[in-house]
Amino acid sequence: MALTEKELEQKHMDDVVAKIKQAEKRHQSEINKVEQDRKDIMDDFKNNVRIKTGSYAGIMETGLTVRQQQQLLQERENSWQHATQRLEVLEKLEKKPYFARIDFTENDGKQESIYIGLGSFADTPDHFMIYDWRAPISSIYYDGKLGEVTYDTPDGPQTAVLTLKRQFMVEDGKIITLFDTDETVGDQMLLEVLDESSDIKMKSIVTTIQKEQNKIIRDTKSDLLFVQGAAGSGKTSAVLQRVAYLLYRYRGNLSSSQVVLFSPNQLFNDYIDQVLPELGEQNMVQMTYYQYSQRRLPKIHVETLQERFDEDNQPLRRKISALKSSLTMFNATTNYSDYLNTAGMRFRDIKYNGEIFFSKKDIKKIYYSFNSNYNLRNRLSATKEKLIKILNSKVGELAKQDSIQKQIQDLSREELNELYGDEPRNFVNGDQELKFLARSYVMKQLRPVQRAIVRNRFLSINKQFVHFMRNIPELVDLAKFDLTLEQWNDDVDMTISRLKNHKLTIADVTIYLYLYDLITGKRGEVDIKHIFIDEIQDYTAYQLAYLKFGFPRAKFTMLGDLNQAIFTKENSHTLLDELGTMFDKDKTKVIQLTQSYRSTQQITDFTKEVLVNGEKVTSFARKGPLPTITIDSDEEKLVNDVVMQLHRNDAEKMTTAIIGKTLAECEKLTEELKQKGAQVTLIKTENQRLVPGIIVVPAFLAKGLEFDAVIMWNANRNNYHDESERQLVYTICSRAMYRLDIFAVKELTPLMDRVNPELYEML
Ligand SMILES: Nc1ncnc2c1ncn2[C@@H]1O[C@H](COP(=O)(O)OP(=O)(O)OP(=O)(O)O)[C@@H](O)[C@H]1O
Repeated sequence: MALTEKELEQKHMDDVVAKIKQAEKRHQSEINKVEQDRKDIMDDFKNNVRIKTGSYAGIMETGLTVRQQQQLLQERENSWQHATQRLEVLEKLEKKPYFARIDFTENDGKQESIYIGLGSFADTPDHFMIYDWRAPISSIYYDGKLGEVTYDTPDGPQTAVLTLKRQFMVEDGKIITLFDTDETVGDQMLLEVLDESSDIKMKSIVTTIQKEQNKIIRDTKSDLLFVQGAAGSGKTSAVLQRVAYLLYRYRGNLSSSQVVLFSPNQLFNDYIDQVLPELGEQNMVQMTYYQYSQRRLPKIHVETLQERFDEDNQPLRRKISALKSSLTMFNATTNYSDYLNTAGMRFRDIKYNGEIFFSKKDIKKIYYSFNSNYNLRNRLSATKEKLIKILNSKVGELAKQDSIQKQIQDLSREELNELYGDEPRNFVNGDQELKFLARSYVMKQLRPVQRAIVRNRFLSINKQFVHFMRNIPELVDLAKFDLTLEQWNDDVDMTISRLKNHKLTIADVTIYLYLYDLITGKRGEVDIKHIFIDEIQDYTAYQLAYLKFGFPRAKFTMLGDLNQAIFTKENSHTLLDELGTMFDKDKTKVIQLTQSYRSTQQITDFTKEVLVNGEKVTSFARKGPLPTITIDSDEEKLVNDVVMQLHRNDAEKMTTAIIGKTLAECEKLTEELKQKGAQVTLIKTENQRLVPGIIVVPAFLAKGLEFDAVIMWNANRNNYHDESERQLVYTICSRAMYRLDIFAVKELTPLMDRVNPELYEML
């Protein structure tokens, strides 16, 4: 009897798996061999090399042998790493060799059939049994319907005629199902994947990347790739795939340490950190903007997410923030630094033993003695050079003093040895030796002065920052930001008192850092080639301009949802315009993702009605229960209802997050729930880890995360009444994949007034 299509495919898969197993064996024996080699080199070294330090030649000889041995070990280490990485990929392929097959005819009429998997595999050097999903040809699978298709290769675009697209669901080397499809990655496969319940770790989407997402993943031309995507449209997923793609495409020229992802919080970092390893790649550098700025200023406390969230709710603070966050402010900082080239620098005395060694007046004189075509960087280094020169001549003078010579004669042998340092002790005569010792002695005494010069301690960045802030009314038209001079000055006073306590707000800290970089002539991190910024709507134009300055050679990928601007709110819509002025238009690409994959149709339809004039969102045809709204007259009753809902979710084995507005509210609720016997974990700070089970989390920490079921805690008028909170409500509701239950005491938030009552169930 003829074999079915599935049986034929299984036979092929068995064949591939057998070959993979053989390759694994080869790699394993190579690893064993390298490990043995390594051991032999170490043993050989222990047995045969004697450390000779008696003579100069002996030291040299020992040094050379050690170096040789290190080189040998390094070579082994490299091949060990290479073989182990490859083995890891093979082990993954053995379980799931591929997930798709495409048949196509190329221009020359040649018929081809290829299989696509997580990594490539060839049984002989030019016979690929599996193609990596990132190979140029694999693009067809994600992009095209049957018929004529085009794909990019390093040699330019190629065309082909696609005749078959087949998908496999595979478990442990066995094909569970297979479907042939004409869709761009068939809905059926996508539905199956989306129906899986959520996890505390994000998964890769390699088998079901959608056409629009594929554009994001494979873009190599843009300097700025801006992705506006609805909640749950796969921005984060696509971008992680993109990192894997770039690492593959530029293998050898791009390493994971040259890729930096700025993410909204630490919790989110934790959530996504398995995706790249799952794809066989190393994680890129991940940090939050807060960590980035805090790392530069360890002695200053930068305001936390919670503090920022609370503060931004006051109207005047919001206006001040709008100014401080603008490109206008960024340009004002740059202009101010130009002005510093001619006047206005603030300096500090360099002191020694409590006395002024270099006065700020003298330093200033030196600083401005260089001609006008010096920039701040040259001016500073020339000043330092000059100060060191003066210091050296002072050392010379002091060394001649009798008192110093006397002090030297009183030194112990050890102290003298220290003064000789590594210098060979072949002095022409005793006089010269004494001169040498005296110089070393004075130099050692004055080392703090030298250090102060080298470390720019004579700059006064705090005073400079305040000076700049005080001068803002001359540099910027305050009226454009609806601010009076008095309001601005009050804010500067507050900044000063914060600084006295070693504190800065997140808006101030970027200005502070930029100013510091301009003054010290810092060039930025030129090694970094790609910067990814997730949740871009929470960044300010100032911060983005600063990141561009800080990573001058990097290409930027920015992802966000202007509907979810929690911190920057209405300003987020001007962000795109401002970005337009920062990047070359020809090298900017904007991609919009409108399809939401995370949530059921019922949840997406409900949440998008919360928005007014929002960005476009379309729901994905996955069915689930209607969102519910429960309103109780008092909090006690409401907590009881939540507990009941938790039981129901638990019975359906769903992960649940209870999302409240503020941390204080979440703390209170956690206590109440625990008293009623519910087992919940409160997520208080971004540095905590996600845990399985029910969590209670304040909204500003829930960014980017998703859960099977979301309980929105106390969505009442009191908590959410301001228009500016609309986006926050949207973010909370859009975390839900399958169930959304909203609870409120007394009166529901008016922000939900416009939602069509047919889209939810009132309990
Ligand atoms: N092509 C895809 N195939 C399978 N699942 C997908 C695909 N795209 C997105 N998803 C799923 O949809 C969910 C949302 O994706 P993701 O978190 O990347 O969206 P997002 O746009 O970053 O969302 P948000 O802005 O709301 O944080 C995830 O569970 C992800 O696995």
